[in-house]
Amino acid sequence: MAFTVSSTTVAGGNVFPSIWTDSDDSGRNIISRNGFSLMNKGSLLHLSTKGRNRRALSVTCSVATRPLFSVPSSPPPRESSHERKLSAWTSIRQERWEGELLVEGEIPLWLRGTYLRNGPGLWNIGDYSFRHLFDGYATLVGLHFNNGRLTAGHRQIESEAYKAAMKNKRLCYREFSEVPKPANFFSYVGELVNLFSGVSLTDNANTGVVMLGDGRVVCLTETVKGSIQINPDTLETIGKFEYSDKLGGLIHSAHPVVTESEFLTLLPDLVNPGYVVVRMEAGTNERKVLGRVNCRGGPSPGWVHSFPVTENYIIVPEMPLRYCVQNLLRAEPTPLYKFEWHPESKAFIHVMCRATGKIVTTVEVPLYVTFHFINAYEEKDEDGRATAIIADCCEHNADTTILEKLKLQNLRSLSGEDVLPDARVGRFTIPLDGSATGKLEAALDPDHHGRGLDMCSINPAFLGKKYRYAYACGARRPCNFPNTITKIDLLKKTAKNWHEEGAVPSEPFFVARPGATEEDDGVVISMVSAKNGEGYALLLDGSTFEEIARAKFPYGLPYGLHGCWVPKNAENPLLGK
Ligand SMILES: CC(=O)/C=C/C=C(C)/C=C/C1=C(C)CCCC1(C)C
Ligand SMILES: CC(/C=C/C=O)=C\C=C\C=O
Ligand SMILES: [Fe+2]
Repeated sequence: MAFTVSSTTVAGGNVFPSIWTDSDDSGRNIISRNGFSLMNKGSLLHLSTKGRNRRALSVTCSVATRPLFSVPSSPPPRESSHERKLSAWTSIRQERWEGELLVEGEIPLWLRGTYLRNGPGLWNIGDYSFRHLFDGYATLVGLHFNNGRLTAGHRQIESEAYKAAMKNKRLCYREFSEVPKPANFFSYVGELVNLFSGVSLTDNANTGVVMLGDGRVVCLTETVKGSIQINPDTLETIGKFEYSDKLGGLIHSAHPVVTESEFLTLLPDLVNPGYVVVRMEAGTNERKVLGRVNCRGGPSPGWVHSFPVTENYIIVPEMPLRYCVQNLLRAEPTPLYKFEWHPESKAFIHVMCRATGKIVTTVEVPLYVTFHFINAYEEKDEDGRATAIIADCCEHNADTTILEKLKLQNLRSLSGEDVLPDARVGRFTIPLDGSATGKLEAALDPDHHGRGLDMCSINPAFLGKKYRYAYACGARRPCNFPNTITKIDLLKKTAKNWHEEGAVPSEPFFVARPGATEEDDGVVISMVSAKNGEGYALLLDGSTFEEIARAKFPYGLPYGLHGCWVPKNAENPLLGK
C-alpha cells in the first residue's frame, strides 16, 4: 500500500488548485484528480492510499502557484473517461507545480539527469482563446531521474510576451498566428515599424530547449529575441539569452544544431532572399558568420524550421513553402499563416562546407514540406571521399495542409475521422558530382508507421553520421494527430510501434545508456496525454521498444514539442544556479 501527500502553498485568501486524490469505480487507483480548495495563507496536505501493487511512498508537493484561469471552488463533477477532454489541447491549469511521481515499472539506475520538454501550454488569455497550436505560451516540463526515482515539475517560461499578457490581460506581441489588434490606422503604421524593428515580435520561447556545450540551457522559438535561458533544476526563467554579436536578424531556425563545441543555426534573409549560416562557439554568446546561401527560387526564402548537418557539411533546405512578407503584416491569419506555397519557385537543397563556408552544390529536388529533418550523412567511395549526401526528414508529401490541421479547433475535434495527412521518411539523395538534381523518396513503406510521421529524434552520438534508427510519432488510423511512437529501422525498412487507444504521446526522445556500443541501447522518453484526461511520463526500452516504466502526473499536461537531456554531471558555473 502506498500514500500520496499533496500540498499546496497559497498566499492570501485566493482560490488555488490543489491535488485531489481518488480512485475510480473499478477500484483502479487514480493517482490524482484535480480539486480546488479555498484556503487562507498556509498549506494543505492531502493523504491517500494507493493501489495494491504499488510499494513506494510517494510524496507530491506542489509549490506556490497561480491559477491561469478561474477555477471552481468544489471538485469538478465526475465524468466518464469518454467525456473527458485530452489534456494535450487544454491549457495548463496553474503556473507551476513540482513533486515526486509514483513509478510503475523500473527506471534504469543509469538514467541520471533531467529530461526537459518545452511546448506551447497556455492557449488563452482570460476568455480570449488562441487558434493555433504554435501560439500558446511556453510551458516547460522537467523530469528529474535519480536512483530509479522520478521527480517532476512544470513552469511557465517568463517571456516578456507572457508577462505582458498576464499583466494587461490581452495579447501584446505577435505570436505564430495571433496579432495584437491595432486600435487605429496610425497605430497600424506604428505596427509596421514595430514589425520590421522586431519590437512587436514575440519572445515566447515555446518550441524547443537545448543544452549548450557549456551547460547553459536555452529555450527557443523562431524569433531570435525568443531565446531564453532557464535553470534546468528549478525550471526558473533566468533571463533573455543575449547574442553579443551585431548580426541582428529577427528570425532563425527553431532547431539549431547543438554539440559540445558549437551551436549552428540559419538566419533567413527576407530582404535579399537567402540564408546566413552562423556558428556560436560553446562558452560564448557570439555568433559568427560561416557563410551565406542565396535562394534559387521564390520571392523569399523557404521556411527553415530545422536543417541537418553531416560531419563536413551543413545542409540548407529551400522549401517552396516560403515566408511571405505580406502575410507577416496581416492582422488575420491566412490559411498558411506567415507563409505561402510557391510550387513554381521549385525546391532546392544547398550544401555548404563546414570548414570554408563555401557552397559545394545546390540541387533541385522534388517539391517537399517538412518541419523536421531527422539526420544526414555522407556516402563515401572506397577512398573515403564523399560522393553524395543522404538527408532524411519527416516529409508531408509536399502537402501544406498539415499546418491547418494543427489548429486547436481541429485537434480538439473528436469526430473520429481519419484527417491526418499522410507523411513519410523523406530521404533526399544529393549527389556531390555537380549533378543539377537530387532525389527524394520514401526511406521505407510509410504503412509501417501508419502514414503519419513527425516529432523525431535519434541517438545524438549519430548526429551527422550513418545511422540506423529514428524514433518519431506515427499514426494508428483513423486519427487527427500522430498517436503512436514508432521506432524506425532504416536498414531493415521496418518499424515497431507503441500505441495506447485514445492517447497522444509527445516526441519520443532517445537517451543513450552511458557506455553503450549499440545505437539503440538506451531509453526513449515520451509524455503521454491519456484518453481519460490524465497524463504520464513513459519510458520505453530503446532496443526492444517495450514499456519499462510509466509515472502519472497529478494532472494531464498540455502537448509539448521538443525536449533535451541534461545529464546529472552537467555542473557548470555558467548554468546560473
Ligand atoms: C512552435 C513552433 O513550432 C513555431 C513557432 C513559430 C513562431 C512563433 C513563429 C513566429 C513568427 C513571427 C511571430 C513573425 C515572423 C515570422 C515567424 C518566424 C513565423
Ligand atoms: C506537431 C507537428 C506535426 C505533426 C504532424 O503530424 C509539428 C510540430 C512542429 C514544430 O515543432
Ligand atoms: Fe520543431
